[in-house]
Amino acid sequence: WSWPLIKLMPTVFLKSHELYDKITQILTENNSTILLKTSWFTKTDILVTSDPANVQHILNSRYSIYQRGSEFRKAFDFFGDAIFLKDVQEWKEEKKFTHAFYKENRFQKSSLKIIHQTLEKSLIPVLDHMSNQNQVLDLQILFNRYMLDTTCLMATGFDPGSLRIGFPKSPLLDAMDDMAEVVFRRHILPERVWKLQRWLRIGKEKKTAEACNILNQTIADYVSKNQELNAKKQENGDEFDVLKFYLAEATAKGSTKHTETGFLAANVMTLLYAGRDTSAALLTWFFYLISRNPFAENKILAEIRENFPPRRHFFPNAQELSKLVYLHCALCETLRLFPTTPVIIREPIQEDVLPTGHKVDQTTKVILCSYAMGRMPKIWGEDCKEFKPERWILPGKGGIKHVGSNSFLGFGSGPWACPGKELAFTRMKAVAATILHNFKVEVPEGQTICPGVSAPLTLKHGLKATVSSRWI
Ligand code: HEM
Repeated sequence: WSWPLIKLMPTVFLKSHELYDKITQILTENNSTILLKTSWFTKTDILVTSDPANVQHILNSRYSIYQRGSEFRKAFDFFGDAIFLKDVQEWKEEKKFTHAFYKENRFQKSSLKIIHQTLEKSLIPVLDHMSNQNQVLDLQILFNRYMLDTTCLMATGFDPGSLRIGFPKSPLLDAMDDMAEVVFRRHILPERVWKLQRWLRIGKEKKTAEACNILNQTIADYVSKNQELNAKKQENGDEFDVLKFYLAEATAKGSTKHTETGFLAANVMTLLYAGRDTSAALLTWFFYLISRNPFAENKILAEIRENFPPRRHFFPNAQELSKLVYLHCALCETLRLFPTTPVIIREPIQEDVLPTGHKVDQTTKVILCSYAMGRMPKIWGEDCKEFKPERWILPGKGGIKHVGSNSFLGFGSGPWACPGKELAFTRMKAVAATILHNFKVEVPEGQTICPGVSAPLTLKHGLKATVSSRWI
């Protein structure tokens, strides 16, 4: 395919909401892989694929020659020393330190505690208020605020307090939103264009500098408060958060690098970025899909009723959550249809030939399209566009069917895959089950529903809904 820049840009900007569907259609018609020869201006060819064999090759067998790459690093340059920007060797070494907390029992316990506290203190009061006032709310805004507060608490021990009645102005929240949009634009605009915008301080690039300052200041403030508390060994000694974990590990290992504010801030910012929008957007798509599929919604409600007490109940524990199999499947199905990371981008550092026979080299940008992959009839069958949580249930046994990550890319695949997957499911299930058990959620017809221009696959116009308490 020869696709000059001049044709590519209008497609991206004017029809951004159709972009992923268009790519899916093209990939379906072209045996799952296309190579776009772009113009002299970008000097980059683009290979787009949704072929499981290519995914296995790129993200697993030969992952060390397919790196996130220099363009990715530049797009995320405000993340400084963050682990996900490192090249493979350094990433492998850093990962042992940076990702160790995910497997800690203390992290899982404290995450569940934070989920409960924030449900009780912020999410439920906001929904009660909306229910009493008969007000329409935007579920995407609600979840964005909830996920920001819980992720920040897990990472730093501090609550930015963005989810409160009246949705107060939150500089941290605005900064995160601006940044997500800039990251997306930097991925689709040629580097020269966005760098020129940054130099001229125009467009969205102008906002980045401000957003960056706010983020860095807020996080540096949390880091220093956390360090102070740690130094004083105050009574909250049994509390766990990621900053505390890093500081304790660094002291035990005698590593000064890992106590530096730059390192700590970069990794907190990574958690806020990776842990907030992805989960908030997925929950919003989930509520949209169940509102259009009452059969699935009723099955989810029946399952919740079977496992929760017949009264107001905000504290689903780990055991209760593990019994919500159909809900888990419905979330997987949402992620299949609306993967909040719709593409995964890699740059080969040497020449290579893919299983589909396509040749790539250092001038090729490789795009693994999770969105298209979730809608490929040859992977999911002819009903691939339908929302059917049942497809995730093991026939006969009733458990959750395992689908290999080379066919279902929602959380990535191979060594770079998402380390927050378990936490993501726990939090999304707790929030979805608590809301559905306590409130009737109605999503009015007639809203324009389409993906927005942002790095995670959000809903461009949000999702308006009304809630009414089930237990009056
Ligand atoms: C629905 C929720 C989520 C989805 C769909 C999701 C998806 C993904 C995907 C696809 C990747 C791999 C990107 C690549 O290969 O380039 C990734 C990486 C990552 N995710 Fe998640 N994620 C979610 C939630 C979370 C949460 C809750 C956290 C932590 C609080 C988290 C932390 C990370 C980190 C740190 C990475 C980078 C890992 C590395 O490169 O070392 N994610 N995520």
